[in-house]
Amino acid sequence: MKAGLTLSNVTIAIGTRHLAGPLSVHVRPGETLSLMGPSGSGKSSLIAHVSGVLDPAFTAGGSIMLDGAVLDGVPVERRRIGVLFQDDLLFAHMTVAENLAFAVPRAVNRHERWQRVQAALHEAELPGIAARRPETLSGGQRARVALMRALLAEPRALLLDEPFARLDMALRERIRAFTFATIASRGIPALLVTHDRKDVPGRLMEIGGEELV
Ligand SMILES: Nc1ncnc2c1ncn2[C@@H]1O[C@H](COP(=O)(O)OP(=O)(O)OP(=O)(O)O)[C@@H](O)[C@H]1O
Repeated sequence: MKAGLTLSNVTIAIGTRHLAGPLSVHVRPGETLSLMGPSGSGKSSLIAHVSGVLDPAFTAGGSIMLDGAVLDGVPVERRRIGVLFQDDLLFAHMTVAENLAFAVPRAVNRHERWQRVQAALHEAELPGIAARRPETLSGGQRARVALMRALLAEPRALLLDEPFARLDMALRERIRAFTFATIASRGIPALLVTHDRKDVPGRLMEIGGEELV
């Protein structure tokens, strides 16, 4: 079994218009591989495709494997791939703790669920905000809660679609570092889509398939 996320000749098209790829790359466990490309080049569509929710208006080619198993045709709920967007999509009507608890797999009992939530808040250095609503948090706190919520779902891979774009410069630096370090320590493969070279922590590819670093 080859651990990690493998894209083999992945392409995205809409009608007769070719958008992205052919993209072939292996993302190792703990690695964050970056993808860059101009606006409209199919970055978000590629993320949607890997996560299993590509709009049927698009067509995808090639093949994707995760930890040695083919993902093509596997429904979204069975893929166990986490996605973070520019908008953190925290549930406004729930507290921080409820947002986090919601992500923990159903099979985990109540006591263990809350222990995991506490551990996540501790890891993200977010003491004392468990009972707050997302709207009362700073941008950096929200970003860390969103990352922790994604990880509590025990994803086998993480997809990041410009998750730092809304953070101001000072925060961006810290949240980026925290995000990449957390991904590395969990040992899950991650794909980062961005248009800012400063976001890039390691290997970088162009959405068309060319390796840039
Ligand atoms: N229903 C549709 N019909 C035709 N074209 C579409 C449709 N939906 C999206 N597109 C086009 O598909 C292309 C890919 O969009 P996508 O959002 O994946 O690109 P992107 O690289 O993520 O862009 P951005 O950097 O602006 O977010 C865009 O050029 C868009 O105009």
